[in-house]
Parts: sequence; C-alpha cells; structure tokens
Amino acid sequence: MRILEEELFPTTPGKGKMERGAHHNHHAMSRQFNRCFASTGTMFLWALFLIALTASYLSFQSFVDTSSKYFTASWGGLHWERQIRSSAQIRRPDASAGLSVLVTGAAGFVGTHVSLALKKRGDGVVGLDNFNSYYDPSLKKARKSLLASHGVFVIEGDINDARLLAKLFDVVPFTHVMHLAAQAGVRYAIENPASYVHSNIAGLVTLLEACKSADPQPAIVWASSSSVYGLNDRVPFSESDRTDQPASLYAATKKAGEEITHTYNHIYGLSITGLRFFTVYGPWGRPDMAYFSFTRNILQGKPITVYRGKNRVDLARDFTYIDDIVKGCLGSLDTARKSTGTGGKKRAPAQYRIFNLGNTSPVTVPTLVSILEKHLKMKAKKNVVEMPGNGDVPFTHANISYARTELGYKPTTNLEAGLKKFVKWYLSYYGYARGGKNL
Ligand SMILES: O=C(O)[C@H]1O[C@H](OP(=O)(O)OP(=O)(O)OC[C@H]2O[C@@H](n3ccc(=O)[nH]c3=O)[C@H](O)[C@@H]2O)[C@H](O)[C@@H](O)[C@@H]1O
Repeated sequence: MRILEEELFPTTPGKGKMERGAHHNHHAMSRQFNRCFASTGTMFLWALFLIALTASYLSFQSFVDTSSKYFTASWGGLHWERQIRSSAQIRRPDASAGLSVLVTGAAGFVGTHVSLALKKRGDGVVGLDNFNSYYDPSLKKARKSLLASHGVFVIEGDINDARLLAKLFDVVPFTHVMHLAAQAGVRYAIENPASYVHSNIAGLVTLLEACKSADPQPAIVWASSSSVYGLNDRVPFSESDRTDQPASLYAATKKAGEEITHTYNHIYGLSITGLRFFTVYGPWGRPDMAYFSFTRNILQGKPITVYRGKNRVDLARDFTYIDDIVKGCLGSLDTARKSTGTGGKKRAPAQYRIFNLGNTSPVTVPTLVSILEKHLKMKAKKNVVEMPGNGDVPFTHANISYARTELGYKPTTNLEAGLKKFVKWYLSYYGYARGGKNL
C-alpha cells in the first residue's frame, strides 16, 4: 500500500527515486542477514524480527514524511487569511475592471513573471506553489521574495490539496485562475513518470473540481505545451493540426489536460483557455532547460551536450521570450469570458479556446549555443551526440495567427536580444565568478 502510494505520488519528483534506493538497500541487508545466520534457526528468527522492526520503522518514517510534505498544514488562521485578502485586493482606479487571479505555480518561471505583470497593473494576485525540488528550490524561494516585495503573497501548498483550494475560494471570490503549476520538462518523464501524473493529471482535476464548485466560478487560463504537436510535421504548427502523436509522457499529460479541461467546460460551464507555450526562456528561467544549463556549463568551463537529429540534421526550437509570453497570458485573461455554471450545473455553453504562443521563427540548437558564446564571450566545449529517443521532437514552429487575431499577441523579442537579457540576469543573480554558485 505504502509503496504504491509513493510510486504514484512522490512528494517531490526526486524523492520517489531515493526511497526506491533505500528499499533496495533494505533488501540487500536482509540477504546478508540471511546468509550469516541461516545455520541456526533461532538466529534466523531473530534476524526476521529485526528486519520487521526496521521495515515498520521505515514505513512509519515515510508516512510521517509524506503526509507532512504533501499538504503542509502551514496554512489557515486569521493572519494567513488577511495576507491572502490583501494580496488579492484590486488596486485599479476602476476596481470593477480589475481581475482577482489565483496563480498556481507562482514561484515558477512563467508564474513569477505573470504574477508581477498582473500586480503591476493593479490586479489582485494570490500565488500557490509546492516548491518541489525538481530544480533548485532556492531559486523558487528567491522568486517568492521578489513577489513578496511587490505585494504578491505565495502560499506553499499543492494543487492536489482539495481542502486548501476550497478554503482559498472561500476567502477570495477569484475572477480568474492562471494555472501554471505543472511537472515540466520533456526528458525527465523517463526518470519520474509518476510526478507528471501527480501534477499534470491528478492536480489538474483537483483544481478543476475546486473551480467548478466555486461560486462564482472563475475563468481558467492554463499552460499546455508545444510538445502536444509531437511528431506532427506540418509546418508551422496550427491549433487545428493533429495532436494525437505525443513523443513523451510529458506531452501526453499536457494533451490529456486539454481533453480534461474540455470535459469540465462541457459539463460544468467552466471558461477555459489553453496556451501552448513554445520553449519559453528568459531571466528567472528554469535551470533544467538547455539555454540555462548551457550558460552555466560554459561559464564553469564544463562541456555541454548538443543533441542532433537523424541524418545529422540540427534540432530547432521556436524559442519564445518570457515578456512575449506574459503578454499572451494577460491577453488571454482579459479576453476570457465568464464561466457559466453555478452549483455544479452549466447554465449556458462556455468559452473553450486553445492558442499557440510561440515566436514563429525557429532557431537551431547550435545557433542558440553560438549566441550564448557571443554574449558570454566564452567558447563552449561541445559534445555533439545523436538525439536519444527519450521524448524530444526534432523541431517546433508556431503559427500564431489565431492568437494575434483574438489576443493581439505579437512577439517582439528575437533569440539574440532575449538571450542578452537572460545572460545579464544570470550574471547578476549568480555572480560574475564563472557562474558563481553551483546549482
Ligand atoms: O515548448 C514546450 O512546450 C516545452 O519547451 C521546453 O522543452 P524543450 O523545447 O525540449 O526545451 P529544452 O529542454 O530547453 O531543449 C531545447 C533544445 O535543446 C536540446 N538539448 C537539450 C538539452 C541538452 O543537454 N542538449 C540539447 O541539445 C533539446 O533536444 C531541444 O532541441 C520545456 O522544457 C518544456 O517544459 C516545454 O513544455
């Protein structure tokens, strides 16, 4: 029971692995015990007793660990509610025109930028983030501090915590939910598939249940992914192209999210806007992404691995700068129509939209590297290897005409200019001494 639960719901993505390791050790230990004492029956029984004792201790430990880390009981109380109300307060001249937004994944890369942009124009923002350790949580804490200094409060909690969500909607009648909490990363799904199910499927459903029951129901804008196009080779990718050939579990969970949100739209009248982001990059970005880890390795004099496609074809991505993405997110929130349900019943058909948010000009990975070399004034040590079959797609290229018409979305930052801003941030954040701290 315990093991199954851990397998399905690792508290943080890395944790499942560690505990599996401990389990193997435990088996190895018991094998050794058996070998030593098999000669005498009494000793054997003692060994069994000791093993049982160890096992029950371990399971108790992990039970305590799991329950406390999942749903940290660090929320609730009058002070907490006051912080939330103040963070959610609309400070626009015409308050009735303002939004009050719950941003999930607020300590994440896109979440931080969107929260700041909303707050700066006077909207109310409350953040939610589980601060898991998929990548360095201290970067997430730093983003949280940045948000706090702008009056955005980020709650430490998981979107799977239905009680917390219900409480939040009780305290604030959110007009919108910007749902950005997810297990990101394409290749990591091979290592920790359960984490994708936990956040991108189970977490999404828990969140939608809370939104469906909230009164008033919020409109939902959420992050899908360019990876849903999978092996599609019609260029550029349009929203109407097929998305039933995902190349990674990550892509499959995002595609599932599009279908799941559709059912909540259909049954309960939730207003839904799904955004297919194309390889978003920029200051305060994600350390697991190529542009970020390449920068770190180049500065530290370490080699980088550059993947190449079949027949020595370079991989390419429609890299999109964060500020452009933020404009697309705000445009989506501003044009989202109200949800139409109450008390779990739909009153009328509700809006359901899906948009590509890309840059429309793909750049190859070797070009990405040479732009970084130029900005960093250092040469990369490149290992070029054939793309392993672990979820990558050869290229992405967005058609953004639908977002342009409906949202006024118009990206203005090319990769060269965007990476310049990223490198500037990176050096100021981590220090000039060859990338500063290790990540
Ligand atoms: O567009 C998206 O939807 C996705 O964009 C990125 O995924 P990806 O495009 O794979 O971004 P990176 O992991 O930064 O990789 C960019 C390119 O660099 C390549 N790469 C990556 C890592 C590496 O060590 N070497 C290398 O050549 C990859 O094959 C890929 O072609 C994000 O990581 C996903 O979370 C997001 O959903």
